Amino acid sequence: MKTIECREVKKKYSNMNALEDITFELSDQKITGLIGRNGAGKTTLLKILTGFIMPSSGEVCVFGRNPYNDLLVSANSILVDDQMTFPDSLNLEEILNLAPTFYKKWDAELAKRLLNYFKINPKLKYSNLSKGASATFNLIFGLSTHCELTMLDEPMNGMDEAVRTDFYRALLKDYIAHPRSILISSHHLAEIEHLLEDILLVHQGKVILHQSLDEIRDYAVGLQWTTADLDKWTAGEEIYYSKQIDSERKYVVVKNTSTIEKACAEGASIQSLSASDVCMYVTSDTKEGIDDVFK
Ligand SMILES: Nc1ncnc2c1ncn2[C@@H]1O[C@H](COP(=O)(O)OP(=O)(O)OP(=O)(O)O)[C@@H](O)[C@H]1O
Repeated sequence: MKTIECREVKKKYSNMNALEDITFELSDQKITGLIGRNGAGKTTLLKILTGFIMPSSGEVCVFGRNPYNDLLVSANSILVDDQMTFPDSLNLEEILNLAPTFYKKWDAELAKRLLNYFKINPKLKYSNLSKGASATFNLIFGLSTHCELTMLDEPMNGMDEAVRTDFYRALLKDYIAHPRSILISSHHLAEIEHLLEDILLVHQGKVILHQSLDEIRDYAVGLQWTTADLDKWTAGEEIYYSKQIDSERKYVVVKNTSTIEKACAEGASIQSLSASDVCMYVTSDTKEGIDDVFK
């Protein structure tokens, strides 16, 4: 059974389309990066998968079921984000003690150790935590559920760099010990690249790439050559970024095709890109980036 199946999912908020066409499947236990620019639709998609909101149209199945208000999906999936709420009548320790009544794979030992490591006082109320501490608690809670589908929406927001680094390591170690499907949205792709096996790249409400990290890295390349040669070889190719270096030479980021391989064999100098760079260029709406503004 597939963990997630989305077919032509759309979500309309009054008169704007937050999701235009989301079609993808997730079946293996992997850590997948949900990547996209601001407003691409990542949070909307995660809320639909969690069953918090309904799509306007299309088909969504999580563990083979419609996730909207579904108890089985809720018990086996979790969304960690900055909108998590916990009852203020309980302190953190009491919240953690109650968790296994709902989450059958709850790892009480992990929750206790992480709380202790990050020096969060278990007697505090959730509403009294600082921004960074509440983000840390959210992630401790999310990891400790060991839910078969664990979704993290910008989970490191508000955490300082040292805590983020620790959490990346904790996430990886816990995933290796307890493999499951983890979908993580982040603006810091370069920072999480080492954790990911696959990337789901969303742009303007559509899935534009769903590939392994290596395939994403190979998807586009940077080329530097004389302007005349580059223009000749890249005519008809998909160019994501273009910059004139001097009067004779140019740099472009272009989709990696057999023509581009031939151009390299003819003398173009090639630069491989990180997955983070590829995602940035492929989702850019301007050819020269911020330089377009200052022309
Ligand atoms: N409740 C809502 N009502 C109206 N429009 C909304 C609502 N929630 C989201 N949107 C719009 O839907 C689009 C997608 O938003 P969403 O929050 O899903 O994007 P995102 O990729 O998570 O963005 P970011 O990276 O900035 O968090 C945006 O244009 C946003 O303004």
